[in-house]
Amino acid sequence: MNTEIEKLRKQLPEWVKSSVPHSSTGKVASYIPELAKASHDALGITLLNTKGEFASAGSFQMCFTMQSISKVYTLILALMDNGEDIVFSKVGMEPTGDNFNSMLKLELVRPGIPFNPFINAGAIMVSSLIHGNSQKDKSERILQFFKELANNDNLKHDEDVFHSELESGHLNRSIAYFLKGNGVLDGDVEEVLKIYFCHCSILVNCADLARMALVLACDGVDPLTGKKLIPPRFVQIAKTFMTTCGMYNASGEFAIQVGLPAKSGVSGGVLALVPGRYGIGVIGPALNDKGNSQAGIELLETISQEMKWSIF
Ligand SMILES: NC(=O)CC[C@H](N)C(=O)O
Repeated sequence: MNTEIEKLRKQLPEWVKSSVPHSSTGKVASYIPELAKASHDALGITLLNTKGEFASAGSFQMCFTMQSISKVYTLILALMDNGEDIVFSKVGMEPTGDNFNSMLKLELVRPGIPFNPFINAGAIMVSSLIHGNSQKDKSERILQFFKELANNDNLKHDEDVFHSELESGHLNRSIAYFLKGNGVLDGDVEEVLKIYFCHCSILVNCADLARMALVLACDGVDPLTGKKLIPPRFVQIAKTFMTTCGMYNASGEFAIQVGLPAKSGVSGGVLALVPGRYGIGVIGPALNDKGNSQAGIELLETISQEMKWSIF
């Protein structure tokens, strides 16, 4: 009898092939100029199970920056550094229904704390909560944490993407100054922005994302090393946000069509997990109008429906 991983290995190339054409209606992000260089039609995926068995297909070896996917793990690090009470006095728990870089709701509600940690305003706030002696120290702590989660000592920042966003990130800069002006964000705004841009620029491939997702799928333990990397309560919080806000204002549709906790980024990466079973990393740089990978979402829909993986 074929095991599930054998079935996945057999079917994946076909599923990738049928999802690739969906890229044609998407657009590679260009508001961070360096990201515009990504290959429009690329699509790759890696799935990793708790025994350490991989199934990969397409452009799975491609490297890309984590962008918003990093927000899942900076939230966890901020929770580990500060505890729940402090973090959730600075950022809310509710989806917005707005674009990821929208400022709209910051002015509509008092005291103007960001609605959740996965919109840019919330993630910038979370960056300000990371402990460390200097911006460099804080960014280094984040990178070190990500290396442990990915079990990959070679993770590094993409300096070109970092500098590209540092120069072009006017909207994020305005969000951060708005939060500071409202007395919500503490600390030096430019330093906080550097921490934020820095973790967005961490380079990964699909296998790195799959390993990082597997730790969440296993409640904070890396099943392949037995290391306890995250307290289970913080994994629970992160997975809940992934389900309610992970795909921004397309999270409801994604929950219906795919039904797995997931987080996307503007580089076209998507991290997803099947609780207790799989970590998944996807890359497909062409984005839909909500900022999620067009072909990547299509591929996850196919896999989840074929494998009957929806958690709902
Ligand atoms: N959706 C995203 O991936 C956004 C992250 C990106 N660095 C930004 O702030 O705009």
